[in-house]
Amino acid sequence: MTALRVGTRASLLARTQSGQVADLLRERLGREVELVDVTTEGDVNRAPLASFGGVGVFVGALRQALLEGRVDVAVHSLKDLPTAPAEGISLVAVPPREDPRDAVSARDGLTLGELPVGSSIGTGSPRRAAQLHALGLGLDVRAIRGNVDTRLRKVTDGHLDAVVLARAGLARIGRLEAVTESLDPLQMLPAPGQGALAVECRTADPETCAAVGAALDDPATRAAVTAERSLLSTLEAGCSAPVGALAEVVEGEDGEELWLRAVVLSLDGALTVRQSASGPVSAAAQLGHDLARQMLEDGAAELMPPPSATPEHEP
Ligand SMILES: NCc1[nH]cc(CCC(=O)O)c1CC(=O)O
Repeated sequence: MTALRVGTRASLLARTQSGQVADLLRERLGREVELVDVTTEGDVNRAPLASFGGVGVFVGALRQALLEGRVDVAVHSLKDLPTAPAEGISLVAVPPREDPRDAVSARDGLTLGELPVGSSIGTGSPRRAAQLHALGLGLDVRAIRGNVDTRLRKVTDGHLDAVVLARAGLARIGRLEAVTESLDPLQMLPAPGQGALAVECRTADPETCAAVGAALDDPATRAAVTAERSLLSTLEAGCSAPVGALAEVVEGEDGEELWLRAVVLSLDGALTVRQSASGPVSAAAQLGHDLARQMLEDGAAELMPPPSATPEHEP
């Protein structure tokens, strides 16, 4: 049998994620597996993402390589995947999730609450910026982008007092030592899908779809991210609007159930709609959809910018 080709972007985070998936596939399928580089426009072009297609550019090139048969498996950060399904592509596995929380890396080991009023804090994500404003700490929230290393360096070189990043990204590239606080979801709900990976294959290659799915899929993580993404798609927020959501499988009175928490915020964090719901693990999509409908009734629709005004976004 020929080697299974796993496509990866060139960034350290992407390579690490794809490498871990490749290792698992080698071990569990007993097949030869090779990593194939696929460069995306998002890696090369440093202009604001929104000016050339948003986060979708990271995903598009890998999917293109999959459809053209240059690779057999594509690995993405799940939170970067658009909610709309892609023609000819199957989401075959959602592996066990990393810690989904957002993390602060601040000077002198400080936590958010210890940062003096007026401290500068960097993030490229409207969701993080809005939730930081909503905490009312008087922080000076600055827009930044760039890879994880570049963002951490803004603190170590003294340009910023702190940055907020996904803890999962730092864990995967071995930089957890930079974290000075992991944010409680009560203060900062992560992006839908944060901390989870998405493994895609060609729908026209059902053998690979089935084998990779059986080797890597984690049903609890899949249920959680299904609820979060169903909520997001019903909120019609795409990836770019300030929506935070976190679902977890918990032990309820009648066995396992899915617990979903969500927030929609105005960009300045002044107005928030916050809600939670729980339901059967088997009805994850319905849970997300219903909670979103309720949040829209509670006024979430009025908080969201029209699609044309969607802000630049680095999730
Ligand atoms: N778009 C950037 C991105 N996509 C996935 C991660 C981190 C890993 C994850 O959330 O799964 C990051 C970096 C960050 O948000 O700090």
